[in-house]
This record gives sequence, C-alpha cells and structure tokens, in this order.
Amino acid sequence: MKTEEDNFMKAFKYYKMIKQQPSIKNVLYVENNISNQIRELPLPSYEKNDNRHSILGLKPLGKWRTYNFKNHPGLVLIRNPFTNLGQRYWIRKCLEEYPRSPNKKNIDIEMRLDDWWRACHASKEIQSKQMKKLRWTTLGYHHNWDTKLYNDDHRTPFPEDLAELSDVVANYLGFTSFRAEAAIVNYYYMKSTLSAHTDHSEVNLEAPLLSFSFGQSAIFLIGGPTKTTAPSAVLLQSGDVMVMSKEARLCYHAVPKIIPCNNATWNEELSTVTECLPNMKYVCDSQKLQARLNLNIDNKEWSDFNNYIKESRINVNVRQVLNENQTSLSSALIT
Ligand SMILES: O=C(O)CCC(=O)C(=O)O
Ligand SMILES: [Fe+2]
Repeated sequence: MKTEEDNFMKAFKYYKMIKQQPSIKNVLYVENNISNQIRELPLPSYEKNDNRHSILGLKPLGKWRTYNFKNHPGLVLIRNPFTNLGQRYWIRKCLEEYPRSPNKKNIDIEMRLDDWWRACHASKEIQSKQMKKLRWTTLGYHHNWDTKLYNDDHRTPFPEDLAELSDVVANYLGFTSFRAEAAIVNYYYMKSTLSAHTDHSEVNLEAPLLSFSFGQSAIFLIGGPTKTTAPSAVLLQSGDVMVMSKEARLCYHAVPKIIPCNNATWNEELSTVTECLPNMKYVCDSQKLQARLNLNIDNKEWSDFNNYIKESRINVNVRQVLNENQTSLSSALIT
C-alpha cells in the first residue's frame, strides 16, 4: 500500500529548526501580506450596543481588524483586538489564577501545587523546579489527554471572565449561540513546540474554536484534514485571536516555533478603564473585574508577570463541548 506523504511533518521539521533559524519569508502575517493570501473582511454586523469590550480589556468593536485566508476557508484572524492593559490582565489571569485547583495542570502528577504561581513566588526552590514545567492547565470540561475524551465527572466551573470574552468574540463573528465550556491554556517557553494534531474530542464540532495568543510570537502551521496537505505558516502575535470554524475546524495544526516578538505592546502606553459598568452575561461582579483590570497599570504589580512573559507565550484555546440544547455529556448520549 502506498503511504501518503506527510507534508505537514516536513514543514514542522523545517520551522522547528534550532541550529539554523528557519526563513520566515513564507510566513503569512498581516503587516507583510506579500502573497495576498490574507484578505481583510468588512466589519461584521455585530451588536453595536455590546459595550462589554472596555471592561474585558478589548478595543471598541468598530476598531477591530479581521482577516481570512485564501487557502484556508473557515480560518479567521482578529489581529490583536486587546488594549495594552487588557493584554496584561489576561496574561496575569493565565498565570496567577487559571492554574489554581480545581483546574488541572500537567505538573499535578509530579507535585501537588494548589496555587502554582504563589508557590513559585514563595520558594526559590519550587520556582527553580516548577516554574518552567507548567505546559498546560485545563478549565471547565477537563480534556483527558490519554482517552482524548471529556467526562461529566471531570468538569469544574468555567471562568466567568473568559466565558464573557469568548461570548463577545463569538457574537462579533456571528456565532451567537457559542458557549465556552472547555479551555486549554498552553504555556510555551522559547524552545517549546506543539506537535501536529486535530481537536475532535468535542461533541459539537460545528462550534468554532477560539484561540487567544499572548506574549512572544509563534509560527502556527495550519493544514488540511490529513497530513498530506502542506500547511501554511502564519505568524501569531500577542493579542491575536485565531478562530477555526467550518472547514478549518478539524484541520491539522501545530506550533513548531516560538519567536521573540518585535515589541512588547503590553508595556506600551496604558490607560485605566473608568466607563460605567455594562450588563454582563456571565460575570457577576463587574466592579471587581474593572478593579482587577486597572490594577495592572501599576508596574510594580505587573513586574513578576512581565518577567515571565518576556520569554514565554501563552495560548488560551476555548471550545464549546456540547450541542446547543444539551447541558451535560450524558444528555448528549441520550438524544
Ligand atoms: O498554541 C496555539 O496556538 C495552538 C494550541 C492548540 O492547538 C490547542 O490547544 O489545541
Ligand atoms: Fe489545537
């Protein structure tokens, strides 16, 4: 039997190269769209009254710039819709709060750290051993990496702020019934990679996958439904939101390389948010959320997180697991 050629692996190996830097000549990004592979989309007819953006660290929706890719229908990029303060807020959340129990993380099997960030900052020994070992934490429905299945017994409350952020983004793109039910937060250091895979564990494969990137940049490979398709390489920069929907939802993708960003936008001009508090769908205490966002304007408060992110990348990968009319996986099995 003739085996199909693995063109995905070829590209992965090329970009992963360490001895010699891979050429980024063919890497697609908005600021250098030489091959016209990226096309800007007109502003969608989003809900103009959605005034939740400021408190979530987002720019006004009318200023967002959205693109699709000639060779990858269903793949949509919103080029950094976050304010600089907003980036600080989400980076901090991913480090300080999301890795806390009962959320799960890769280092749980080695050492029980209910509060990884605090433990690392309370002990130099823990810091030296555990800080750079965190590779992922899961939220909501916890992805089981062995069985690749979700389970009703491995579900904890999904963070309200991330559910709200996902709701704003999904609504903006017209996915008005999207519900954030599971997320994987991926932590990358400068030599980390993520190998080729598809995300197919969700019952609902119609709902898009929302991917938020912060910190250092990444080369993201996106191919087709099999590894025979040669992938495109796309540069993901801090704040970028990549959406895998429709035909792109089940395509192979990977991160072969982290590259230093050109500018740490999260350390550029910052301004606090003082607007009147909007009505929220998931967040109960919007006053507290606003205070938490504004806290990060203080460089002393921000300093430990800055030290982490200057040589790391964080990706928050949000999924809907269930179908629209289902409330649990068991109800999904019956219908
Ligand atoms: O880090 C990324 O950009 C992709 C992460 C991813 O593919 C995943 O979590 O399934
Ligand atoms: Fe993925």
